[in-house]
Amino acid sequence: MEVRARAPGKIILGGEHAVVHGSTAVAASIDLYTYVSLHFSTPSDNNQDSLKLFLKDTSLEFSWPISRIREAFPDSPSPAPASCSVENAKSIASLVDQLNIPPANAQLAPGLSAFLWLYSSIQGFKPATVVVTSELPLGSGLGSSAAFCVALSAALLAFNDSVSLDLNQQGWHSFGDKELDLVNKWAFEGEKIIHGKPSGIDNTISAYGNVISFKSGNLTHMQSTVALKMLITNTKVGRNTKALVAGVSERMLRHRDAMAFVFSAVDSISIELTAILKSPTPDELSVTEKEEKIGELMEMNQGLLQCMGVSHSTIETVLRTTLKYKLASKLTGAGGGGCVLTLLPTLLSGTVVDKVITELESCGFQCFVAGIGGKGVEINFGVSS
Ligand SMILES: Nc1ncnc2c1ncn2[C@@H]1O[C@H](COP(=O)(O)OP(=O)(O)O)[C@@H](O)[C@H]1O
Ligand SMILES: C[C@@](O)(CCOP(=O)(O)O)CC(=O)O
Ligand SMILES: [Mg+2]
Repeated sequence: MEVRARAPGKIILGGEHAVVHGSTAVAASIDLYTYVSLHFSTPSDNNQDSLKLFLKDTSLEFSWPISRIREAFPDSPSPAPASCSVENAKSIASLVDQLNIPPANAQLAPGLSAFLWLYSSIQGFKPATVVVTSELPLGSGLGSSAAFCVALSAALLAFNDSVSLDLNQQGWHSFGDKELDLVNKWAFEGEKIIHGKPSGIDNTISAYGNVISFKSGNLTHMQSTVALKMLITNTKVGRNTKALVAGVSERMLRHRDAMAFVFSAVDSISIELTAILKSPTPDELSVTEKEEKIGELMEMNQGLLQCMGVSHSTIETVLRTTLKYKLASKLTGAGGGGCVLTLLPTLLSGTVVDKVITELESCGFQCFVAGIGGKGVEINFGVSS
């Protein structure tokens, strides 16, 4: 029995961090995916007594005896999405500690904890092999943590009794609404382990895809009337979402009133972005007018992210470079390094795009243009594709 699941990464057009504190945010899926394949052991397999995890991108392999997992989570599996208790977190920590993760890969530990929680909660104690690969750079603001949790939850739920799926369907296909909701809820529990206090926007956009407006756990799907083209620049400066989110909360506690105004300004920006993306073209605004407004709102949002303390010298270098070409940019995701978005207007010449990319890459950054607003999580029961 084998299933593959793939879940996309995301960009945030407006509202990161503020969304954790109740502001509106606007996100879109991108066509870079995390893939999870799950193979339950059969009597003919060698692996009868362990749970194995292969992280292909880092060439790391981890294994836990099923008996240890049974000992650690005596109440598994759980009938409904459940948060990891303090008691369970201790059990997970001891299972992860015994792995001797190479120091250079220490940042994988929260991902491994989320894996153990989701696996044991959804599937209990079945021996299996799970293989993970990702097209997303990890810890760069493109939502790799959420894509990992969504793809993993989808693969784990595919064979669950509570989920009805046609196992004979060929190729990649989507879940029904009820199943998608379940995948999203479980993935949120995984994100909590990795992020500490996630808003839920990353797992939601990875599960549902498309473009969404999100506020306090509620999403509004958007039929965007603008085909946005974004240059994504990876500064390659590693950072950790959990620490950055905690830093903003601490600043909020130090300057409550000022930060409330900052979050409220971000809320207004996201509401305006939503209205522009949804408004019919060309009746109300031309594409060029829309792009100008979106660019301006992105710049305003970036200023507010600086107020929150999540910019970085490399992000500022990207902003300065793209501004020379009159292009608007903002960080995406948690900031502190990671990726920056630059809006590429429809009428911008290819020569200018090439020049910007050359200049950014000469600073040591990596640039690419991703497809925006595609499908969310999908599964495939075919063994290879
Ligand atoms: N493919 C993966 N395999 C294992 N862990 C992953 C994977 N993708 C993400 N993670 C976990 O998520 C962490 C990155 O999450 P985060 O700091 O939120 O950044 P982002 O979500 O922007 O990539 C990684 O350090 C790791 O713990
Ligand atoms: C900063 C935040 O708004 C987005 C974090 O995204 P990422 O993990 O950096 O891709 C946190 C959240 O909404 O949970
Ligand atoms: Mg993340």
